[in-house]
Amino acid sequence: MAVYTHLGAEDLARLISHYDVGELVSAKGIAEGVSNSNWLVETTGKDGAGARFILTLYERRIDYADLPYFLGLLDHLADKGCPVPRTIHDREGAAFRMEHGKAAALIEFLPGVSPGRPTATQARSIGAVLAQMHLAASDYPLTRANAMDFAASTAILELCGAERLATIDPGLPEMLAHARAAAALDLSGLPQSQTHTDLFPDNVLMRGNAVTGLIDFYFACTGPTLLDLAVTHAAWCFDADNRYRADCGAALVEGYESVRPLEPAERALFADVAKGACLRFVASRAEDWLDTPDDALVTRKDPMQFVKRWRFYDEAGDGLLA
Ligand SMILES: Nc1ncnc2c1ncn2[C@@H]1O[C@H](COP(=O)(O)OP(=O)(O)O)[C@@H](O)[C@H]1O
Ligand SMILES: N[C@@H](CCOP(=O)(O)O)C(=O)O
Repeated sequence: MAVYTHLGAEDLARLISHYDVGELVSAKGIAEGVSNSNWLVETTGKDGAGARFILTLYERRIDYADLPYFLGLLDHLADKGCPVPRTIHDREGAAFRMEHGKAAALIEFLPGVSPGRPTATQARSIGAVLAQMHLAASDYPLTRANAMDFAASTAILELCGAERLATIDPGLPEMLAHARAAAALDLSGLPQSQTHTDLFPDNVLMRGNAVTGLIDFYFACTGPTLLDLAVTHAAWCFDADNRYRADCGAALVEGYESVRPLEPAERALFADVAKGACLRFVASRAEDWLDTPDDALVTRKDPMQFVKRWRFYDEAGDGLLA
């Protein structure tokens, strides 16, 4: 479930009246997603022909000071032809407003569905769009530090503590040492841009093999583009039993390189960065696992999925992109 805040019909109509999008016709809470409250909003549209939007109320893990970076990045990328939703600005030109004490933004609705079991052809498409996004974002004027970098993952795991991690799975505590090793990597010489860093299939909308939307930019940050490729690889190229899907992995990298070839230093560091990327999700999922009551409505994500994927990258080592 992902509607944490109740907004009544009057609240929604008043909120929408601040935008030049016609009158509110309907608003349905969206079940997918875990972090924010989202509604699919229909209005009469500026011209009366009807229009659809996503209304988001920011609930968790978002510093409102970062909203100009996230929402401005959407507009910058959309201007350059990337498939991302534009932010709808209110009549005063603001990208977000306060509602019930929380920040709210109206975002363009994009068509498409998230692939449940991505094919290699779809992985190729997302690789190409990711590289397109990295090139398009390179002159975005704002920056944001990665609040979930490898040092942060290590700090989260340390705060959980080996004893509590072991209550989730006996294989988890050893990940602490591996997280420290990832945090010691020097990525400063790698190409940088604005990066999504959470490009799981559920954050991508597709029609067939075409990418129609990259969404959920709320972990976006300035940093090595290789980390973004590694996160996407770890999220797209394994089956439900966490077995590596070599066809998807090859297609993803091929799609990426069809737009932006990797540098030798990026190839050399790929497996190490992918291991660090896995540990970032091990850390946030382990923290959520320990913090979420058993009877909570939110479905907890299994940190062990990414321990298994970490093991794959550890074994594959330098050979993966050779
Ligand atoms: N711009 C958009 N166009 C169409 N659907 C969207 C858009 N943004 C979000 N959604 C829908 O809302 C769901 C949750 O959005 P998301 O941003 O991933 O939420 P959360 O941050 O809570 O994970 C998505 O799975 C998708 O179905
Ligand atoms: N993709 C992350 C969780 C982040 O949640 P999101 O719904 O905001 O993408 C994971 O799988 O652990």
